[in-house]
Amino acid sequence: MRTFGERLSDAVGARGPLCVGIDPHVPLLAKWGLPDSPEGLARFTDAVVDALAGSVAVLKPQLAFYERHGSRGLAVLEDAVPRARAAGALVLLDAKRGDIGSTMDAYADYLRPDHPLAIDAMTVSPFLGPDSLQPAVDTAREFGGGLFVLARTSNPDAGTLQHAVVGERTVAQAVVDTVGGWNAADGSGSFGVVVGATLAEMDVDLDRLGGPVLAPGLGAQGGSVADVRRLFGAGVRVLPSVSRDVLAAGPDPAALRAAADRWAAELAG
Ligand SMILES: O=C(O)c1cc(=O)[nH]c(=O)n1[C@@H]1O[C@H](COP(=O)(O)O)[C@@H](O)[C@H]1O
Repeated sequence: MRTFGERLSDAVGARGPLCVGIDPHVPLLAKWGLPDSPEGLARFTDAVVDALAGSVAVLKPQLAFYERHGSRGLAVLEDAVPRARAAGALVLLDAKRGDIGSTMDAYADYLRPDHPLAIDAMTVSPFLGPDSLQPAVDTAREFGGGLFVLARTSNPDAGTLQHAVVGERTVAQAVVDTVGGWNAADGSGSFGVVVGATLAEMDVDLDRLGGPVLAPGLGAQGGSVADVRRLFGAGVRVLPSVSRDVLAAGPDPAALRAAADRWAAELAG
């Protein structure tokens, strides 16, 4: 079995590091001429998958926009995720789950191949304590999945909690160090952190992470490729992530591809 870290390396090597988020906001549905309904959601999602799953390394559906349509919204994802993976994209479910360990074990089932969604990796929240995430780490190891743990997020007031000092480290650094420990233990590089591309300055040390960094915030939140370069050193595997800025180019598939290609080309340049 190949680990998520290995599969991510291959995907980034072949396709570049760009991650495109699938965030079907109501204003975007309207801009695309689609209704705010499960049908509209399906047409939006299918269009993004058809346009981009054959070319970008990672697609990141935002679960919130599917859950708001209940079971019919989840059915849209259950249909789209296998097609995205079959076209060669890794699917990172943006779920931001976190709970006591015994419940976390159930959330981690998203990573099992027999789950109706069966994704490659998911975002998780560490704020119940590092040990609470251990069941998800175990499931990821068992099935070759990946986790991205919120460490230093892109929202403006993220530092309010993430800069709090515990012992001699910030909370954000404690998260990064915990995830680095998981990677050091198995060498898989399957465990990543989330660090926004919007930070004024890099205030966590990623040197011993040993895994990928998801860097959301490009475009709509003001982050740029220059910010990605400024914040992250060459030794870090960064997945710059953009949602609305690419999605706003739809529904024309060629325009969606062109928007993603522009970011990919700028990142490669
Ligand atoms: O985990 C995430 O992906 C995430 C973490 C973070 O710190 N900031 C952040 O914006 N995100 C997600 O990334 C996406 C950003 O969307 P855009 O601002 O439209 O590019 C949303 O789905 C957010 O929930």
